Amino acid sequence: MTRLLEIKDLNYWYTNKEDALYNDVNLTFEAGRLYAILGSSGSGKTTFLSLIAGLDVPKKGDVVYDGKSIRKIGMTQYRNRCVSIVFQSYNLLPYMSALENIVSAMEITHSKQKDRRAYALAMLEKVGITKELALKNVQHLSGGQQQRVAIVRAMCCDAQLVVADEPTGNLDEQNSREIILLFKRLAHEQQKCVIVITHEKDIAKECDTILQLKNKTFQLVK
Ligand SMILES: Nc1ncnc2c1ncn2[C@@H]1O[C@H](COP(=O)(O)OP(=O)(O)OP(=O)(O)O)[C@@H](O)[C@H]1O
Repeated sequence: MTRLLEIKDLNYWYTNKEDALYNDVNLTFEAGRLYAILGSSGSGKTTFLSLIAGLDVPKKGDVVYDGKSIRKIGMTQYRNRCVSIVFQSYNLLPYMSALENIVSAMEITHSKQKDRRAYALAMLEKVGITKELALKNVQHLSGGQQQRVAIVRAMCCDAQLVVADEPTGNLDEQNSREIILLFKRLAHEQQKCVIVITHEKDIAKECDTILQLKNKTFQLVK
């Protein structure tokens, strides 16, 4: 397995808070694996995600991607080329179709796919979004369908790291299960490193590795 992301001596605290959120955290995430991060509310899961996604910088320590500090890669370059984020609220552009949402993300991130439209349509079809649905304004799709579109957007971009913050938080049980299985395929079939933040134990069980954020550190549960 390829070591893709390394967290080295990570420390983080909000300047208006007395307590640090994490103390000297060291973790390794590999390509081709699906990870769950569990933790109680306020334990710092979303903050951790923003640090590994390059949306914020550690107070001490480093985030290393493919052997290189993300500060050295350049935060903008890292966010554009190396990482895709899937949000609980999907974050699709509301005035566009599913297809346009995906193709424009592929353009912004300089996807290597030659025929981006055909590739996006084929990937959408794989997750049950027909061409007819793909051409509709995304606001006309159900929550489960919108989350599939958001995941296909991550699949179609070349970034090898995919991070998701409570991606099933707005979905029913059946849709949640289908979405986590999609993430599994993304990790196993496309060799991506997928890190999912969730508070749902049933969702976490589907993952290859479970890390629990507790007492300012990450414990290996599975
Ligand atoms: N911008 C901020 N400024 C100051 N404190 C913050 C900020 N964002 C979050 N916090 C605090 O940091 C702690 C961790 O927040 P975070 O959102 O990372 O936790 P979480 O585990 O994702 O919680 P939840 O499961 O409820 O979303 C909380 O105590 C929160 O109030």
